[in-house]
Amino acid sequence: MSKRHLSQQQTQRIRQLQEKRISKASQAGPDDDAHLDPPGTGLVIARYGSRTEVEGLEGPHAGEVWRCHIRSNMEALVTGDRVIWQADTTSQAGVVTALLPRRSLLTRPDPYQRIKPVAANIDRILLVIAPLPTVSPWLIDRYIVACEHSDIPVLIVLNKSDLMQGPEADALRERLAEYHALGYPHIEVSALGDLSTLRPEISGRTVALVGQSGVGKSSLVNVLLPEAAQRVNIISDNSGLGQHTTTTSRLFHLPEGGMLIDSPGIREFGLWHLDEDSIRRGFTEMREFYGDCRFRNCQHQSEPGCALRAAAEAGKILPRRLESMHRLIAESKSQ
Ligand SMILES: Nc1nc2c(ncn2[C@@H]2O[C@H](COP(=O)(O)OP(=O)(O)OP(=O)(O)O)[C@@H](O)[C@H]2O)c(=O)[nH]1
Ligand SMILES: [Zn+2]
Repeated sequence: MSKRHLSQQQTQRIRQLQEKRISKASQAGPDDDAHLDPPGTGLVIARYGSRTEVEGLEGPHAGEVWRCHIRSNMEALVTGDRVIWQADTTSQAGVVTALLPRRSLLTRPDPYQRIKPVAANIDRILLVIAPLPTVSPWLIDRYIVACEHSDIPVLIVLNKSDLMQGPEADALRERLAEYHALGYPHIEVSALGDLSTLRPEISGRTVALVGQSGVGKSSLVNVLLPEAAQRVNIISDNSGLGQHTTTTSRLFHLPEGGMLIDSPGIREFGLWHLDEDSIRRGFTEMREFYGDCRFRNCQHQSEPGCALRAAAEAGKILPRRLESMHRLIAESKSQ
């Protein structure tokens, strides 16, 4: 046999092998992974640097949590993402191969003003407030603007209802009625008592709790999520990282249904930086007046012909919401 003939045979053999691999890969997913189980959908329940914890949503691994690698060409994953993944039963690690479309995305600017994704597919933000510590209306507005910016509906959860007595409680209820009229509903609960009004608001949804320190977020989580539900059984814990080593956000299943995405960072999300334009758009009841000011660049302060001030004087918008907007814009410029 000539050398040339041999090499032709080899070439043919190699091509056959390649074709076999390609057809196998198109059936079973990515190549060179003979021990990978077939692809299925999964839910990202936590992120640690380049590693991800994925819970299987179907097939033989449904309900199991696997540490996974992410294919290098993929965009950043965050808690709450739905993905396509495969379990590698040999190495006891999985691999994420695709990101499914997101319903919502919570983002925050990093110190260089680059937008960083934080959590995905949150359906509702629970803004926790309480009679104590007292909450200023402009702080509520700030959280609401952040919710509008993320395009995620907000439910105001007034915790510590057992402390709702006296004239201050009446004033707070009046405030909440104003928000109700603006399209921001609220419920009253007590983490020390009964959460029966809260549970149905979470059931069937993915929620995140936000609000200032001391209003009772941890207390609410501890009632909603008994200790057993806070533990995660990771199938493939070969990373040496342990289970609760990080401040990254984590997704929990509530025993009554529904999911909670929680992290110290997300709890403070109303304090993240927002630009002037997002703040204006976040006061949704004012949108219809913005185009009507005499001056295109009206700052809605003391300019003649300001449609917003006219609307406030006519009782069409709340003067204190307009003040709040000015305050948030001034603050965002000084940051
Ligand atoms: N009276 C009353 N006290 C409550 C209630 N819920 C929480 N508290 C108390 O409020 C205090 C603060 O509660 P936390 O759950 O730590 O508040 P948090 O919002 O998690 O605070 P940070 O961890 O600082 O963000 C604790 O002393 C709780 O016992 C409630 O419904 N009624
Ligand atoms: Zn104006």
